Amino acid sequence: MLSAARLSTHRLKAFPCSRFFSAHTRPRPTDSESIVPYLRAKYDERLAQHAMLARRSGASILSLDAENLNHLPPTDLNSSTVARIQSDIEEMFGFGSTSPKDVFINNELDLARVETYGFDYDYTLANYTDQLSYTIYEMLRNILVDHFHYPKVLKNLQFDSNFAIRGLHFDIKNGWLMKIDNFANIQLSTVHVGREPIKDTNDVIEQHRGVHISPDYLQKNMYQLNDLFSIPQACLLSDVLQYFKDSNAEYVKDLKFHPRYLADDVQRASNILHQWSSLENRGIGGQLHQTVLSDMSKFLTKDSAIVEYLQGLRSKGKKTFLLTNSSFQYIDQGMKYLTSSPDWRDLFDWVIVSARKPEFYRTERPFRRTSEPTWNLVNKFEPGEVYEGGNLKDFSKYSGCSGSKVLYFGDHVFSDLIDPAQQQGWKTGAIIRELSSEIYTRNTPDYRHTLSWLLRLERLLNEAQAIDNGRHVPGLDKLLDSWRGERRQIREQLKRVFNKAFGSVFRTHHNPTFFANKIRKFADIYTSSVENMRNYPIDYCFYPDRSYLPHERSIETLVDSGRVHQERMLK
Ligand SMILES: Nc1nc2c(ncn2[C@@H]2O[C@H](COP(=O)(O)O)[C@@H](O)[C@H]2O)c(=O)[nH]1
Ligand SMILES: [Mg+2]
Repeated sequence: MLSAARLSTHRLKAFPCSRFFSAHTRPRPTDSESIVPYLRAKYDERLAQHAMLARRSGASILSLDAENLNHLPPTDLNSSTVARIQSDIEEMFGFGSTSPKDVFINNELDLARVETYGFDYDYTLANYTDQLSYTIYEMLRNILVDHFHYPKVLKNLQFDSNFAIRGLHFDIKNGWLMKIDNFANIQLSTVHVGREPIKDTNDVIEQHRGVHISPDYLQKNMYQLNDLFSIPQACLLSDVLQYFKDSNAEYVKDLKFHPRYLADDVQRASNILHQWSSLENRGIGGQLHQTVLSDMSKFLTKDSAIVEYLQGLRSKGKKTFLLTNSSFQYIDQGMKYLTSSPDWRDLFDWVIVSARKPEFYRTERPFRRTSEPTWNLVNKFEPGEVYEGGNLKDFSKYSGCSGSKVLYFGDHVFSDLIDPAQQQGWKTGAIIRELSSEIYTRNTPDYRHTLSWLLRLERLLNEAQAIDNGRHVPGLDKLLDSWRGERRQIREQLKRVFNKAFGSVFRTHHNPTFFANKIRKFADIYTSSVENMRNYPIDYCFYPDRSYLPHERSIETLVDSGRVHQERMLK
C-alpha cells in the first residue's frame, strides 16, 4: 500500500474561496518582481485543489505531508465550488478506473473476420500458481550447486517474488540488471548489481556514453527476461552475483569471475530443467514438467471459463488450434486436469506440440505424428492426430488458415507474437498476467491522486519555464529547482508502488518500456487472461483509441473530449 503521510483532515477541510480561487483568474503579472509570487500562489492554489479532492476520496498524495500543507490557510469552500474543481480536475487528469478484465487495443481487430483462433499453452491457456516460480528457483539453484559446483552455501538462497519483473535486461558484460524503455534508454534508477542499486550511475553512463544502448550492444551483451518462467532466473542471477560481491568484492571487480559465466550457467540450468528428458520419463520434458505433473493442483490454476470460451468459439463455427513448445505428454496430462475431461482434444481442430517457436515460423522443419508410426511422412493434417515440430508454411497449407483470418494468443513476445504478426500477418493477442495487479494499483485512489498532482506540477513547470524564456526573473531558478525536486520524488514514489526495484512492467517514467513497446507493435490486443475474451461478442470489432502525434495532441484531444473550454479556464 502507498505509504506517504495522510493529508491532515483539519487542514484540508477547507480552503478559502477568495484566496485559493483568485490566482488563476488574476492576469499573469508583467513585471519580473511579481512573477515568482504569482507562480507560488498558483502552485498553492492547485495543490489545495488536488489535496482537497484526495482527502474527499480518503486518499494520500504521495510526497505530501503536513509540512507541505502548513502554509495553506484553512477556511470554507461551498459545495458548488468543490464540485466544479472536482469535475475540472477529473476531466483534465482522468480519474476513471480501468477493469483488470478489459481487453486493450493497439490495432483495429474485427472478430467477425477471424475464422481461426490459435492458443499457446504455457501461461496462456495454462495458468500456473505462484508456487511454480519458487520451485523453478530452487531447482535452478540446486543445479548450480550440485552439478556446476557453485558454493554449497548458495543452497540457502530463497526466491523473492517481489524482486524482479518481466521484461528486464541483464547486461552480461557488467552483471547489471535493468529496465530499459522503447528507445533502448536505460532507466538509471533501476540498474542493479546483485540485489542492490548500482552505487554510481556514472559507471553506466560512461559505458554507453549516455543512457542509450546501441542495437549492437543490445544484441551482443544484453539478455532479456521475456516471460514469467524467467522471473526466478532473474532473481537467482542477482542473488548469486550478490553473494560473489559480498564474499569477495575483487572477484567481480577484477573479473576473476565474469557475469557472463553466471548468465550462461543459469541458462544452461534452465534448459536442463525445462527440457532434458530421458527414456524413463517418456518424453514428458525436463524435471520441472515432471514435478508439475506430480502435483497439478499445486502448480496449475483450473479455470472452467476457458473451456466455455473454447466451446463457444467452436459452436459458432470458428476453427481452433493449440500450438505449444511443450511436449504432448506434458500438455495432455495438463489439459486433462485443466478441462476435467479426457476429451480435451475435441476443443481443437489441430494440436501442434514441441513446435520450437520461434523457429517454427522461420524454418521448414517437417511435421511429425506423435503417435506411431512417427516416421510416416506428414503431408496433410488428419482428424484426431497430434503433430510435433513443423513450420508455419506447412501449417497454413494443411490447415487452410492463414493471414489476418487467424488470431493467435500467447504470452511470449518472441515465441508467440513477433513472427506470426510479421511473417504471416496473423492477428495476435498478448496474454500478460501482470496486467491485473498493475491495473489494480493504478486504480487505487492514492495512485490516481498522486499521478494527477504530478501531471499538474509538470504543467506548472512548463508554464514557469516559458516565463523564464530569455529574461531574468528573480527567484525563479530556486522555485524551478524545488518543483523539479518534488517531481523527482513523486516519480520515484509512483515507480515503487509497482515494484520497489524496477517499477512498472509497462512504463519507465515517460515512456513505454522496451517490453511494452513490443506488445504495442506486435499484439493487436492484450489482456490479462484468455477468459476475458468471453466478455465480447463473437463479431465484436475492437477499435483502438485514435493515437496522436505530439504535434497533433493539443488541438485534437481537446476537441475530441470537449475540453477546450476547461483547458482555457484552468490554464
Ligand atoms: N529450454 C528451455 N525451455 C524453456 C525455458 N523457459 C521456458 N521453457 C519451456 O518452454 C515451453 C513454453 O511453452 P509454450 O506453451 O509457452 O509454447 C514450456 O515447455 C517451458 O517449460 C528455458 O529457459 N529453456
Ligand atoms: Mg507460453
